[in-house]
Amino acid sequence: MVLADNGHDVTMWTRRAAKAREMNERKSNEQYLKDITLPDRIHVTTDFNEALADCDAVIISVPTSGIRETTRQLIRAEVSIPLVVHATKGIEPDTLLRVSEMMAEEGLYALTANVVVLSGPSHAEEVAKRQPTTVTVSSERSEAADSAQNLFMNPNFRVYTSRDMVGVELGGALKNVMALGVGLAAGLGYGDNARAAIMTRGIAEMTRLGTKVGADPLTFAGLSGLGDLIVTCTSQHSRNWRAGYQLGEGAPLDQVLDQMGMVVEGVKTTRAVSQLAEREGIEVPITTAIYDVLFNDQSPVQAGKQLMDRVPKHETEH
Ligand SMILES: NC(=O)C1=CN([C@@H]2O[C@H](COP(=O)(O)OP(=O)(O)OC[C@H]3O[C@@H](n4cnc5c(N)ncnc54)[C@H](OP(=O)(O)O)[C@@H]3O)[C@@H](O)[C@H]2O)C=CC1
Ligand SMILES: O=C(CO)COP(=O)(O)O
Repeated sequence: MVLADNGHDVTMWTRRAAKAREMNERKSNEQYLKDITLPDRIHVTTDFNEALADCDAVIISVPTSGIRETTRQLIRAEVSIPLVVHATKGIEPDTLLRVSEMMAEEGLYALTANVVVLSGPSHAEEVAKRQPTTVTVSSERSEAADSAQNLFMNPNFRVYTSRDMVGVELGGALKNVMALGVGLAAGLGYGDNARAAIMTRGIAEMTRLGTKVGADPLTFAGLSGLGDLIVTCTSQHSRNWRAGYQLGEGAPLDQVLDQMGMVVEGVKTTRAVSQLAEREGIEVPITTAIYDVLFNDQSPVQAGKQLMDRVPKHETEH
């Protein structure tokens, strides 16, 4: 919608014909974006090659679990693509790769080195209503980030560039884990103090792990770090927050994920972050507590106690 507002003709690709029909004929998408009228400049197709015909840029915003398959389709299409922007927030379990690294492993960089991440506090529900939103774009090629900035920037959507692609990608992924934690605390009936504690100790944890794998610590104080942490941990738009809330109320994980009907990236990312922290020898107590609730049948109350009972620490020690 941002790109259509900026005067671009947008072809969206979906794998579901019924969804394409709904969006083309009714100009709406009731499952994913209620009560929003899509601009006329958006056309939806199920034909991947049609979506790529004569395109100046490809925006990929499938969940992390769909990145490899989508990248492979892009490569198979054998068309020239000047710019690829992804808006996906996750880390792949087991490989522990960031999204652009997954794309690289699939061979995307042979098609173009202009691969950009777009991330920041940007709930789709508010972007679609053209409410003021700020995000960050980053790429290994600064010219590519500049192109993405020019493409997306408009009076409602302000885009900053960053040179730290590692930090921007990690911030978007790691904050989802913390949003699960804040939701869990809220579901237990805990208040503002617990939320502030998880957010603040959470950004410390995100920064500690992120800098160990090459991110600039300052990036975590920016839009793709603290900014996205705030929006995800304080908004009921957030699927991660809502999933955490329901778990805190006692609902089982399978039921929570089934009922959401949309991706809850933080669940798989919690597994990935635990593995990454173990590999790097970094303490991530909040992630560990959330992991125990998600995958080790730990009760949310016990997980909270596990955090509060840790040995005394100095606030800024590593
Ligand atoms: N929603 C938001 O406000 C924001 C989301 N993000 C990030 O964007 C990514 C996508 O999130 P979001 O759109 O909200 O997720 P949703 O679950 O709301 O929608 C996912 C979309 O991706 C499609 N999809 C999933 N897997 C595949 C696949 N393998 N191939 C093709 N299409 C696929 C789904 O299609 P189908 O319906 O056929 O399953 C659906 O259209 C996530 O990483 C999220 O963290 C980033 C910023 C903001
Ligand atoms: O990343 C988001 C907003 O910036 C969306 O967060 P959720 O996936 O938790 O809804």
